[in-house]
Amino acid sequence: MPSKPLAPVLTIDGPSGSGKGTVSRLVAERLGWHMLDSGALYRAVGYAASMADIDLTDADAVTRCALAAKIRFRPSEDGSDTRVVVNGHDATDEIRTETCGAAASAVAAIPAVREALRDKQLAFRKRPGLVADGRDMGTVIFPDAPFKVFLTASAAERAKRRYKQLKEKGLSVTISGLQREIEARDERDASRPVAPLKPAEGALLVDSTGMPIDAVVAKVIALVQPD
Ligand SMILES: Nc1ncnc2c1ncn2[C@@H]1O[C@H](COP(=O)(O)OP(=O)(O)OP(=O)(O)O)[C@@H](O)[C@H]1O
Ligand SMILES: Nc1ccn([C@H]2C[C@H](O)[C@@H](COP(=O)(O)O)O2)c(=O)n1
Repeated sequence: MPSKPLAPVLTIDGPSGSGKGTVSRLVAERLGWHMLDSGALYRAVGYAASMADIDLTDADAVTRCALAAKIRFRPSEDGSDTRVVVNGHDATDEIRTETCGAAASAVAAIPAVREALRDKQLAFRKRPGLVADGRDMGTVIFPDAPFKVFLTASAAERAKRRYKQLKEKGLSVTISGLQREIEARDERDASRPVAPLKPAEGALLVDSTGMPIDAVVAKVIALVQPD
């Protein structure tokens, strides 16, 4: 019997703060598709390893931690967002800090950690479709995806966006400090030998510098549903 065709996937890769999460969520809502925030998985491993006082350069210990970590996504009680539960603890807010972003970037450079998270990511591919956000969605995890986007913005613009986001949460940050952290993370993610941050072949390149969120969403929707 012929096997059922796999659900379609839209991959949205790009550097930190380019708007992948925001755009993926809005596009997934519009299409009625599932969503995978793959960065949250790496953040969860970085968080679990840090909680266990594991040296993030100890690849074997971090890999054991990644294999043992129980990471769960669940809707919040009022259904307005998705909670990330790591080893039974709701770590949604803790994993969003720049410190946890840097820890995620460090553990993500370990090939065995990426392997440990691979099947979890593939399991999100379900009908009617999946919007997958990350760094290697179109290059490594879903290379056969029919729709691929690489979303960027200048580092200065991304730092301003992150500044606004963190200030609204009452955190004490500076734009120049955030820009340095963003550039360091970009450099690490793009230069690692395994699954580096780069556009997938055939991806639609979208530079969102100075572009409103709605316009980015419209461009991405037009890729999936051309009229
Ligand atoms: N086109 C845009 N114009 C202005 N602000 C934007 C735009 N896109 C996203 N933002 C804002 O920038 C911030 C970062 O966006 P978001 O978290 O979606 O980025 P990201 O690429 O998923 O980042 P990360 O990879 O670090 O999780 C959010 O506050 C979001 O509202
Ligand atoms: N597919 C992915 C997703 C994320 N990472 C790493 C690299 C990022 O710096 C870090 C945090 O991701 P974010 O939440 O900012 O999207 O996780 C990766 O290597 N591959």
